[in-house]
Amino acid sequence: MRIGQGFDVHAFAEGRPLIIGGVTIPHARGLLGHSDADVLLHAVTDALLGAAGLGDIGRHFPDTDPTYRGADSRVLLRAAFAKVQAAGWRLGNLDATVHAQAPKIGPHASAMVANIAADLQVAPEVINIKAKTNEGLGYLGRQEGIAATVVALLFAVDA
Ligand SMILES: Nc1ccn([C@@H]2O[C@H](COP(=O)(O)O)[C@@H](O)[C@H]2O)c(=O)n1
Ligand SMILES: C[C@@]1(CO)OP(=O)(O)OP(=O)(O)OC[C@H]1O
Repeated sequence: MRIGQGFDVHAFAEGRPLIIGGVTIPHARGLLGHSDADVLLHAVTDALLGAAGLGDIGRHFPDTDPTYRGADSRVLLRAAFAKVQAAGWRLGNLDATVHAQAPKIGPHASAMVANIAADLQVAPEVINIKAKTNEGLGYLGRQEGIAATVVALLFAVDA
């Protein structure tokens, strides 16, 4: 059994869609990134890679590689999880927090869970998504960006 943690943050930018957990959320601004900037899926990917001892998202999908410009982070998540599975691991559970002063994440959480569960080939009950404002404090509170933190537990397939 191994645990992994993931963290990511992306800055808000004008003229970008806001995509979190594979869900496009109506909002005045989106997140800036080389890919679609799905902050939650990037943290999920890092938690899984970390638990498996496979490094991080930037090692597998460098932001200097034009291949990943505008990439769908669900595609990256599935590719990363395939490597985790190939290394002999299966997902026990995954728990995430989206740190966003705005917008509200709660109304979209079940759709995010469904996307992540589908990509990781698990039941929705295996995935939990929470959200917190930053109580107006700091760069998150000033709505300069959105962050996500994730923990994931993996079990060896042959254990
Ligand atoms: N972006 C967010 C932030 C929070 N929520 C929900 O509101 C609850 C209270 O959040 P506080 O930061 O004020 O403690 C939180 O537990 C979430 O259910 C949300 O949906 N979206
Ligand atoms: C996903 C990648 C690759 O397109 O780019 P970004 O969208 O900038 O995301 P980040 O979380 O900074 O790091 C991983 C990158 O390699």
